[in-house]
Amino acid sequence: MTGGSGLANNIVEVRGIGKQYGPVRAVEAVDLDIPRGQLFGLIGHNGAGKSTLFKMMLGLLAPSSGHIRIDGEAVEGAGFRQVRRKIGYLPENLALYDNLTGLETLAFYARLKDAPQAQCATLLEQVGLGEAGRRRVREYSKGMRQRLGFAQALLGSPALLFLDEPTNGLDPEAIRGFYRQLRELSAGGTTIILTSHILAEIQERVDRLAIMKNGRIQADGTVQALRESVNLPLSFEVRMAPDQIELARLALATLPLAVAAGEDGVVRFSCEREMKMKAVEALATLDGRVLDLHVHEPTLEDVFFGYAEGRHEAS
Ligand SMILES: Nc1ncnc2c1ncn2[C@@H]1O[C@H](COP(=O)(O)OP(=O)(O)OP(=O)(O)O)[C@@H](O)[C@H]1O
Repeated sequence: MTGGSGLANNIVEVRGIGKQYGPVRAVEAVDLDIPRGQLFGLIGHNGAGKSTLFKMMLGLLAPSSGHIRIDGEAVEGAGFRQVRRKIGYLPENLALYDNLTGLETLAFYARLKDAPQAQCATLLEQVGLGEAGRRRVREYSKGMRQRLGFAQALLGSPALLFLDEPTNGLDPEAIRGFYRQLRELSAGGTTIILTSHILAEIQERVDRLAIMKNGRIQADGTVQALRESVNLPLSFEVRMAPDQIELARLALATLPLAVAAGEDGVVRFSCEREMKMKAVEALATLDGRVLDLHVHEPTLEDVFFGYAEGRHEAS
């Protein structure tokens, strides 16, 4: 692909994009630069605005405000037509004709996209539908439909892939295989943008994440950078004999912690990272009366909810 304005590294440039549906602000003031070859994950809960942003980047939906350039071409401009041919898209709900076989389905999309027919059988093999390609889509499971949709997105060997909830309906093994293929494509220079609300699934598998909430990008960076920027507290679970719970409270009373004790005999509190060793020392004074101790590190899920609760001031 060649950039119309000869620009550099970023294949996607989004500036101040917004979309209003009546009173609903689906997307608001989004800026995003995505370098070529990056595997980029867009995360958010239902209704966060991910699909709307996708559709605007694909030129399928006109923004209410802002500008988008893909490979240097404004999506609303005439030059985008050429660029569009090198984009693969797996929509959240791909329409499939039940009466066609998998192979016929791909052949149909290949004609629409002007992609080589010879690619169809190869792609079906690649997504694990080699045999099933001869069966009608009516007989396909949800996961098989999703694989077929992925094959459709790969027609024409696109330089840029948009995948909206691509692992929906895939089993864990299929998910592993799917990300392996994404890595290979990315290593070959394909830029991949995918959405998900399963944070645990994508956190170690993408180069970069953006977290979207209420139409805005709340955070953007590598998993490591996101964790570091939020500095979520550790959570402690201290199991005591039921009649010893007050002792634990007393031992921790000198520290500024909100301690809660459950009926299960477990004392729980969260603790800033810097205070971890002080908390451990306080518990050590209990002299063997602690039956069990767990310290939980924050996960990316916690990071996400940390943002959701406004712990982080979005830059
Ligand atoms: N055609 C439409 N008309 C009116 N409101 C819409 C339309 N499409 C989306 N919305 C609203 O815009 C907001 C963002 O929706 P969007 O589908 O982009 O979110 P999403 O992050 O993709 O969610 P999901 O994970 O559920 O797919 C929601 O409040 C939704 O109800």
